[in-house]
Amino acid sequence: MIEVRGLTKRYGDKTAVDDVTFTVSPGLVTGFLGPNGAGKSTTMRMIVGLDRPTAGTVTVNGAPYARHRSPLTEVGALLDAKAVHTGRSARNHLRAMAATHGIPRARVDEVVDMTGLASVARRRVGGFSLGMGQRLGIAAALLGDPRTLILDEPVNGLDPEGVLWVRGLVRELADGGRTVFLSSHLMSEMALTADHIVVIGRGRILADAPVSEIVGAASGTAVRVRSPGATQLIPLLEQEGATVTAAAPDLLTVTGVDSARVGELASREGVVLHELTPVSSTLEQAYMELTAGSVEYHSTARPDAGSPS
Ligand SMILES: Nc1ncnc2c1ncn2[C@@H]1O[C@H](COP(=O)(O)OP(=O)(O)OP(=O)(O)O)[C@@H](O)[C@H]1O
Repeated sequence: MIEVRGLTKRYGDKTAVDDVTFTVSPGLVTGFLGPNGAGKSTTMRMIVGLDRPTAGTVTVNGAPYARHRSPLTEVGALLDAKAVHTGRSARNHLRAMAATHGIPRARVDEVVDMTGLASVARRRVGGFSLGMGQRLGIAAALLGDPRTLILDEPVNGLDPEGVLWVRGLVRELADGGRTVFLSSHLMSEMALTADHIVVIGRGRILADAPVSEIVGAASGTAVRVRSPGATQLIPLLEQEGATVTAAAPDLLTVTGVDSARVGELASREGVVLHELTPVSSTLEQAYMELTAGSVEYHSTARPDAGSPS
């Protein structure tokens, strides 16, 4: 279990993490989702004591990370897959870690097998691809057979088979009662992997809910209404509690009431409808909406992009 309470991190006048509170529970895969620069890595680094909070507290399995006598058996973390002595072989890297933490050598072979590294375990880590480096980082995180796992962007650089493997691995670990906390900037990936999602944007928590709830909210439908009497419809719909946006004088997007109700209201008032279409929003759209305004690095469109031809 990870308990984050009022956690804040400032770098000079930059607030990277802003009064964040959430709990990561055992037996679940919890996804930590947010755009680049949202504060995911900083939060994860504070959880494992690599960064000191400006304010707030965080405990892992009931105690601050640094207080654990044998931290590798409590918490396994993949934070920076490149932070490895590149001259060593993968197996020797893991053996050195095991030796300094009182972990039996046999466990090294187990995690090498679990992570699919057996055929490359004798190779120097310096020559590893990004995906192999990720697998090695995950092997290191698993070494102490910890109750809690923290993985920062674990699927980064993995091929589709590797992505599936991570998905299966974290599911198995959570089903075995472990606490699994993994970050990503991809909602689509998290929707398939996580049970619970915490969304962060510009250092603040934007959502903290079961995936089913987030998916349910995202697949809530809007209704597209095209009508020459659109302006007449707007106040009626708003009286019903709907939210209405007008993309054009005759085109409305309505949320909060279903298409049947829109049709009934239009009929009652004698307003002609040219179109009445339920439109479902995708999960990715919901995420974009949730994090809109908290994206730090916007891509700039080319001046000619999107101009009418
Ligand atoms: N050591 C540091 N000094 C100054 N600013 C920092 C430092 N570390 C992080 N930041 C800033 O804090 C904010 C949060 O960064 P962080 O790396 O935690 O985000 P992230 O969500 O992990 O992003 P990404 O997906 O890009 O890794 C960013 O604006 C970043 O520039």
